[in-house]
Amino acid sequence: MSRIVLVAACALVDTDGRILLAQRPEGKSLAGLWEFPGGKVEEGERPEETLIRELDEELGIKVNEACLAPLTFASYAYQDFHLLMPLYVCRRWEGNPAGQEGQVLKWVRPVRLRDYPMPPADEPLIPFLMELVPG
Ligand SMILES: Nc1nc2c([nH]c(=O)n2[C@H]2C[C@H](O)[C@@H](COP(=O)(O)OP(=O)(O)OP(=O)(O)O)O2)c(=O)[nH]1
Ligand SMILES: [Mg+2]
Repeated sequence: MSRIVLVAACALVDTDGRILLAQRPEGKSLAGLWEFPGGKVEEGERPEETLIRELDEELGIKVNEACLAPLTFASYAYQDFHLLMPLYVCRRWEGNPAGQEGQVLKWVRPVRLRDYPMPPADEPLIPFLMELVPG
């Protein structure tokens, strides 16, 4: 039985109904794959606090906790750990998302999400995003 790793992730949705994907940088696990911004929940953090911190660190945007709405979650057995990843939705933030760690960013319509290779844990999340943002 592998350990459970809790990761908080967020689908940022813009006014055109596009979702922000970030490409995982070289050198990290799952490098080159497209993911939802976020990261590991640290000791003593609530997932919402993690997201507010990670969205600032990774994208340079400020998010209010009241603007984070839960959508669904991923539960996936990787080789060395079991990923449990709540996915939040956020439609309001301050600032312009820009990769602070050199990540390439892309705004993608939900119907196009399958064109971007994602970690295997993320694939079951796509239908929920398509339902959230039709068209
Ligand atoms: N952020 C994010 N992580 C994901 C997604 N899908 C997925 O399998 N993961 C995995 C990859 C990693 O094993 C883990 C989160 O790692 P991370 O590298 O983002 O963690 P972090 O931001 O705290 O970065 P680090 O300090 O550990 O380098 O969750 C996703 O859509 N978004
Ligand atoms: Mg991260």
